[in-house]
Amino acid sequence: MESAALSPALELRQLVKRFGEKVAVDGVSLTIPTGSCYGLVGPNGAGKTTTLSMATGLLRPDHGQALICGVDVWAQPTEAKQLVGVLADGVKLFDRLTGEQLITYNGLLAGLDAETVSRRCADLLDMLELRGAGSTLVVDYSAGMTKKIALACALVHAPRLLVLDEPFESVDPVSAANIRDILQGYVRGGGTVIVSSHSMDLVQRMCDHVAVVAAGRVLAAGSVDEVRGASTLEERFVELVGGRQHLEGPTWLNLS
Ligand SMILES: Nc1ncnc2c1ncn2[C@@H]1O[C@H](COP(=O)(O)OP(=O)(O)OP(=O)(O)O)[C@@H](O)[C@H]1O
Repeated sequence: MESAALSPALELRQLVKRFGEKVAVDGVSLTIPTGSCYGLVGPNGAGKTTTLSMATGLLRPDHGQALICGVDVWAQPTEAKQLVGVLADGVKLFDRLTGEQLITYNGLLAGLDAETVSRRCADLLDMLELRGAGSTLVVDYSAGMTKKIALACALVHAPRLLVLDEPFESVDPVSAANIRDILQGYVRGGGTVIVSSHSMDLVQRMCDHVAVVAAGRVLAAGSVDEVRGASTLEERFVELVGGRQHLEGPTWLNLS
């Protein structure tokens, strides 16, 4: 194991993942410095979810290595999982539990004692404005509430690194701003966030670093200012990823 104090919060070394003929991730290497808020952007199908799944122990890479604070995710999965909180995209929660039960389950699973879990559960429900929904089954939550309870579960063991795949999808603007504040507070307190998003505006405002991926490869990575140069992040993204086409659509959709 490398020294945790000197290691980046997350280091991806030449990750590769194939699904049959399809190369979803094609040699991704990234260094996420401790204390950064790191955005991961790319078009649909770029390989963001696959990369983050390999980085967090959800999907075994065909090649390469992922290290969380110097701990190899695939060689020492138990140690690595103590260090990371994950909000995965599309992974089913145990939604026959109430919000409170789900956070408690995750806290106990992470090895916290019952009293600590109970205290943190109350804090998280307050912080994410879910206090009134603590005893409601998660299956009855809205999409945005489900994202928020998943974030609470990712935070309960106070991880060093938070990996968030599309955390703002379906979340209303006020809740999104509140989540952003919570994440910024977490980073100020020494935590590290890596977040995938399709909102360039959000990444530009919230993140200090960004990587642009397409077709399973890193096209650009560094501080947001380095990557965007004199353009906005959105302009730079479009430039890197291949530009927009001006499609008018089929004639049958022209109703005039
Ligand atoms: N389990 C799987 N089986 C087969 N192909 C897969 C699987 N998971 C992902 N892929 C393929 O790998 C590629 C990368 O998918 P991935 O979900 O990582 O992209 P993404 O950047 O997260 O996309 P989006 O922004 O649309 O969520 C896509 O072409 C996808 O179809």
